[in-house]
Amino acid sequence: MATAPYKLILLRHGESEWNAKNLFTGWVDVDLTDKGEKEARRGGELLTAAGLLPDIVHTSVQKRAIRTAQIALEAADRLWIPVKRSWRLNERHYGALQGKDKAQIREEFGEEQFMLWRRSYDTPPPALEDGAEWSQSDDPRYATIPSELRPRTECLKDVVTRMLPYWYDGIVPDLLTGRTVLVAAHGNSLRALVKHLDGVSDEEIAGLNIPTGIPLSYELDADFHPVTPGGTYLDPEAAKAAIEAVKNQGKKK
Ligand SMILES: O=C(O)[C@@H](CO)OP(=O)(O)O
Repeated sequence: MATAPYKLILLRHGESEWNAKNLFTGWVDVDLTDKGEKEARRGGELLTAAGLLPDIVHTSVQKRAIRTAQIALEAADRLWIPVKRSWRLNERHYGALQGKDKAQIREEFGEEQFMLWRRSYDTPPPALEDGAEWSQSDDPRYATIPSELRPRTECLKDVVTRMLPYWYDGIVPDLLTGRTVLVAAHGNSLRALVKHLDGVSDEEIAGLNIPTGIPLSYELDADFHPVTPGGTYLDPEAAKAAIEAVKNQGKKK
């Protein structure tokens, strides 16, 4: 068997309306900005240029990831491939921070608490009550998830726990058939997946950020271990700059 039989591509959605406004987003279903649409198109062009054409796509159930996949696949002339979606690929539920301004929260609670909520592995923000303004408790797309499984807030550790069943039961079976799999999802659900794939420690994952719209390609060996740790961004220079921008969100401009 080849040493790297499996091809996986991770794609964070393009800039969203709330990325642009610097608001904590989580499960709030905001759309892409024009810039986000452009990033998604460029993502598809990068896939084409690299000859990395997905055979199947998995997305979250949030429109910024769904539309990013659609636009990227259109640019790569792959709109026809099968699509699977799962809430388990959703962005981290940001609890009571959803809808709040990142710079304001940083100012009000201080850098340490802000970063603890934003990037620590196991400290979730306060829970968001069902029925509150930015809650998804009445959203029909989650009606089939039992109440006790439905997040009201999540730390990254919680995202790893709810994402992994989908990795093993939804994505790995498609990789096993030899198909090139595209996963279009979110900053924190992809951090959870990268943590798992690369075996990143709980401490180190705090410093790992995923840029919007730039495909991250992984070749995986027979045990689903990355051949190149950290994978390969299809536009490494752009990725570097965009990673810095994500890191600095919440800082005053
Ligand atoms: O607000 C969010 O849902 C996420 C992603 O945009 O933000 P952060 O990078 O601060 O975790």
